[in-house]
Amino acid sequence: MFRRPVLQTRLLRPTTVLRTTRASSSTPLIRIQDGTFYQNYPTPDDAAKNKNPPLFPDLNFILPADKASPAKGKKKQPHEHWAVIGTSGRTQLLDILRGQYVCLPPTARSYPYLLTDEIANKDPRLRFVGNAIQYIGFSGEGSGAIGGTRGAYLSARYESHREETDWTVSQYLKGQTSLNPLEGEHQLDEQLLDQVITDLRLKDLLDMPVANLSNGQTRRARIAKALLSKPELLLLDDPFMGLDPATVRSISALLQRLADKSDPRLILALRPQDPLPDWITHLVLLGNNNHILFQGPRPDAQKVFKVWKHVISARSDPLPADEQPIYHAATAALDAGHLDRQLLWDLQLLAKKPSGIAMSATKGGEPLIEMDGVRVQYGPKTVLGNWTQKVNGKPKKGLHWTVRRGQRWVILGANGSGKTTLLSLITSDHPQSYALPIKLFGRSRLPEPGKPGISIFELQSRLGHSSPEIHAFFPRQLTIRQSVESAFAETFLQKPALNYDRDQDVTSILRFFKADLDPNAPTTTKEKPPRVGVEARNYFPKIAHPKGTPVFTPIDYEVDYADTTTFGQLNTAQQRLVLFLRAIVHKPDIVILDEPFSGMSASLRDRCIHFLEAGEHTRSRVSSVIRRSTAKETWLKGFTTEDAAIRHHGLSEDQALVMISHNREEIPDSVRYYMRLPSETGDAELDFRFGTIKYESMMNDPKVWDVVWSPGEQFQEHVTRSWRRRGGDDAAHDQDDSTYEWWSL
Ligand SMILES: Nc1ncnc2c1ncn2[C@@H]1O[C@H](COP(=O)(O)OP(=O)(O)OP(=O)(O)O)[C@@H](O)[C@H]1O
Repeated sequence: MFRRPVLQTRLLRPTTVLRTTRASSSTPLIRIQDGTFYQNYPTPDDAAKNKNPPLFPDLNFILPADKASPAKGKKKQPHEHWAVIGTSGRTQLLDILRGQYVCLPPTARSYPYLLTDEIANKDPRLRFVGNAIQYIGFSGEGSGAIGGTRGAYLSARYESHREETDWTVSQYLKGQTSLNPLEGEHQLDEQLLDQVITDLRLKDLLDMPVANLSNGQTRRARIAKALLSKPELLLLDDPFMGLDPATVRSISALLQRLADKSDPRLILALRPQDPLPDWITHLVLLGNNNHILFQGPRPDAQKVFKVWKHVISARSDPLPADEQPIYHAATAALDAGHLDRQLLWDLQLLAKKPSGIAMSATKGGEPLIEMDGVRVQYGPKTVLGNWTQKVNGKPKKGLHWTVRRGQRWVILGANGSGKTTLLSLITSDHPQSYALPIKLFGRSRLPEPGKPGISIFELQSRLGHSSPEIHAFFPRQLTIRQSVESAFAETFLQKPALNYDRDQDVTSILRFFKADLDPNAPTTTKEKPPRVGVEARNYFPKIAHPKGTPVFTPIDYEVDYADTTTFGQLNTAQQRLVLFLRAIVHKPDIVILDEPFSGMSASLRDRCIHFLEAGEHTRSRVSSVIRRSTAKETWLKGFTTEDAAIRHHGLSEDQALVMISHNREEIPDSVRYYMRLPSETGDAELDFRFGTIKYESMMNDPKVWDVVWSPGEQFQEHVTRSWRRRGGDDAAHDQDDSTYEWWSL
């Protein structure tokens, strides 16, 4: 919109024509000229049925091939490294770049460089777009995403038993993942294989079945596999999602090396709030409803951001002449709804003045989770609890830990440090959880003399759980409502045990998040609800109403979208939202959230954090988000519920929260306890630590975040050993204080 790339005026060549040409420095790898894209071939009644909308109408995009030597006397153009940034539509744009979706006119999209002699001589397979352009997406994964056969049920990942088809990482990388491989199917470049294994730190994992990899390890393996297929262009969708800070740094550095060599060329898709790697030179910025707000060089984007800030602040000082067109385009985009405050918030362009926080760690009530020397081993390998802790002043092996009602914990640690394994012991997805010294709600999993064990069904009703593993296994055919209601069922697909209150709890949640989940929200949220006509009013009871005539609106009026949209039709961020809601709707004693907000835009993430802390209350001081934003951020408010009708008030003092996150922004300020698992961060080794977060600090503060990820002496300098508080009125808390070696951050 603000700047379109200069277009080639030469005649376009359809991709199907297999005649080769000589490459010149101006031969683009991808050329899209005034193309409009559709999910299905458009029909005349699409518009009437509100189906199959055009995606990115009149799109223009050129990716230079760049590698060919420049024509004589011409200077070599610097490489272009693109990032596609947007709240939604990122994946669709990448799909369009790799030849998916119906393109009209069909000749508008072409790949001229793939038809050159250069490619024919290099590897004729690359003339097919599907081989030359590789896509790696990281949504809805788990290790299942990497193609190796994975167990048919959630806990299979934690078993040591191996099937014949449990391919190892090494087999996966070499492409030996079929029982009867065709001979000569793969010509492996051994040198490249070695290089990739070193770059992605996969050496120690080569013999491990892919199904056992942690999320971060899976990510590394998939990037490695894509590099081994030597594509011309690699599209990486959300490449940093779910990676620990050190791995983000190392993968970003690796990507920069690849980008510098242009081997392969790279295009990243990122969320607006993600840090933009330094080496990105060009941006495509996506607005609402599949509109491109900007595409071009990074410095130009900075200028556009500056003008957007000006527009939103409603300042009256005049802009320089060259910024006037950007100003007018921005106001037009705001009017059309392609740009809004929510996107500006996501891009972190709105000024935020967080009001300070002062919150002490809730002492907590009765213990809900107790671990007393937990170690998880697979053969000789210990994946959790391979340390010594001081308990009551004495060194003890394994994990010793108590979580009480009312406490909020975050578990931190590098990829593969055992965080998910730890949570799987609480949820009993891990087979070893029966044998280990673990108590939930004061009882063991197996019966003890005089005390019954806890059945899996009791456990499920008292736990709420959302994780990438559940995401990978969750049935796509359930409607949104059925998905949230499955919190009241024993398995995903069983009939939930509902009653009036539970039904209303689900309805309230669906109403609060309607704008985020209803595909037609932009129109339906503006419609007036149907009213009961005057002639029919006699059939209704006369109810005294403080403001005159009562309004009869069908109870489920706002939420019928949830009965017609399935989980599978939602995008990744919305799916994560549904799983998050499923984990809290039944107000369980323990809420377990494993990377619950990954893939979400900043505004959706903040809305979830607000809901977790303050429920439907829109002005609560309890909410970290209200403190971090201003009253103008209306999307936080959602559907305003009258105080008397509010059903969700946020986590209560009776509930405990245990969460995992790799992003400091995703950790609510109300989280006042942390655990750091021993981790290797590339250049340093971090040891086991846990404790409270001090009265005036919070994990979201970059300084505190740096400390928690710093090794030995550096860590020690900034933390204080928490000691027993004499004269305190809470014996239980004082007891934990002296039982464990806690370090306040
Ligand atoms: N059956 C198994 N045999 C051997 N090692 C295993 C097995 N299952 C898991 N592991 C290893 O246990 C470690 C812990 O995995 P876990 O998924 O708990 O890590 P994580 O901290 O959650 O990582 P991420 O942040 O990447 O999700 C990993 O190094 C993983 O490779």
